[in-house]
Amino acid sequence: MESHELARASPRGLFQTGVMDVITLILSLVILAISAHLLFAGNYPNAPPCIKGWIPWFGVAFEFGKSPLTFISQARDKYGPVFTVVAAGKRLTFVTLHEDFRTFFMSKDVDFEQAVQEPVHNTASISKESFYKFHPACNTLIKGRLTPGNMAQLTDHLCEEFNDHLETLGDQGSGGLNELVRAVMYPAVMSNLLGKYNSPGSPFTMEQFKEKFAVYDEGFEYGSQLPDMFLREWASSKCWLLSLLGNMVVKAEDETSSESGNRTLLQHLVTLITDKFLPNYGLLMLWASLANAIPITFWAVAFILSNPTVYQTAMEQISAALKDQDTRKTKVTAEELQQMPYVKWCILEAIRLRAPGAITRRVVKPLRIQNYIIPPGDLLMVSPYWAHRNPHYFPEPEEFKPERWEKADLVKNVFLEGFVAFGGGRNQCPGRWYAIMELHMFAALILFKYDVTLMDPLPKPSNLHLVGTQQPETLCTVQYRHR
Ligand code: HEM
Repeated sequence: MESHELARASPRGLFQTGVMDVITLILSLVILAISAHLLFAGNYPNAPPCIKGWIPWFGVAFEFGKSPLTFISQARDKYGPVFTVVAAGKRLTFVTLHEDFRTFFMSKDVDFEQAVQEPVHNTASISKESFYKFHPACNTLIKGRLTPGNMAQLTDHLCEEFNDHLETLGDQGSGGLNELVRAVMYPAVMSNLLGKYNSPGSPFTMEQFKEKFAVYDEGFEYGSQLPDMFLREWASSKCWLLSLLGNMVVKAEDETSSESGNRTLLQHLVTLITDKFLPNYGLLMLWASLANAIPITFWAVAFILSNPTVYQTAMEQISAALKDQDTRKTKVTAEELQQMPYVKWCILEAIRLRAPGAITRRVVKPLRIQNYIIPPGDLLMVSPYWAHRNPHYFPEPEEFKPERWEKADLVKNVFLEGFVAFGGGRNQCPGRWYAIMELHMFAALILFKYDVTLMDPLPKPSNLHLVGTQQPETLCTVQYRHR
């Protein structure tokens, strides 16, 4: 546990052997890029204020990388609502006003695939051709499988999985809450979405899987920017996961004859992707389904436990809905989840407070925002984390206030105005209904089955990462006893 927490707190540890190589590469790229930099955006006099530091190409990469979330907020205060940050050869143009989010999500002059293709290549080794060929159909498939109406098909199996893995905690014990969440959710979600028989079977393999996936997830942001040769431990975890997914694909191919409604997402992908990168898409899917959901589950449970009034209200609803059920094999159905709206508000409030640091699109044609023209090639950025701290939409934004969700029409699947944790437009997170359902179920189950107590103060969120949701900065121990 502690080693994982420390690795989070010190991502530079990932570079270990490659520091000199990185410096040499950077210096060569700096020289090569100076002329390109001079031309870069030169034809757009109405471009937004640009923070580019004094080193061409490299820009303010160090200051930005040290604490991207703090940098964004300070830059907004100093330069106004639209500004460009030059970092390691990239121009990141941030839009911070809600009135401009529609343009970000809906404009035909920005593109999701062009923004993520290179990171996808670095993190999942999928070729450019394959990505442009299969990504749209992949997105449509996942969206179609994970609609709110299809959730009931997944809840029974997920509930069984959660029960089984929660029972492995034993009658009582203590440990890091983050590690506990991972131990239960990694295997349960993997089995639920990608297939039971495809999950690593033996406890040894599952331990290895957890270890490899944690390294892969922790290094994902650096891995998305740098070639594998600079991140050796991370790259070897990626290879291990790809070979695991390769085996899972073989099994999924054998089982695709099962009825369409019962097929896992992996079995659906098998019928869609016809090139050699099929396991690589499986890895991307696995990462997308775990990377944001796991830390937010941690935060949701930690927020509930750290606030006695919230805990009491949540427990009253959970006890009323599950009544005198067996705490060893508790069955939570979609209907029972509906009887616990307050717990769902807690989940949405945790997602609001720990929303992804940034989401991105590539500008493909000159784009007007406020009085500026954003040049093609820029990466357009929105920070859901900061958007959710706008007091106009979320009064007392830093407070954990589940009641604010009472105003949202959740029966019609409408979120609160200003809530952008799942992005928007054509590429809005296709796993959002699944994410809300799994977090809701996990919180209800763990609190019903176990008496859990926080032994440490609620940690601060780490501000080291821009991609995805925030990790806890310090260890957060819990004690638990089976009810
Ligand atoms: C609380 C948990 C989650 C959060 C906060 C979250 C957030 C996001 C965001 C912000 C995006 C990018 C949207 C955009 O750029 O407009 C995204 C994409 C995606 N998410 Fe999620 N997500 C979560 C859970 C999940 C889960 C559980 C799954 C799978 C079951 C999933 C699958 C995906 C996929 C496949 C994409 C890529 C979509 C594409 O390629 O077009 N996510 N997510």
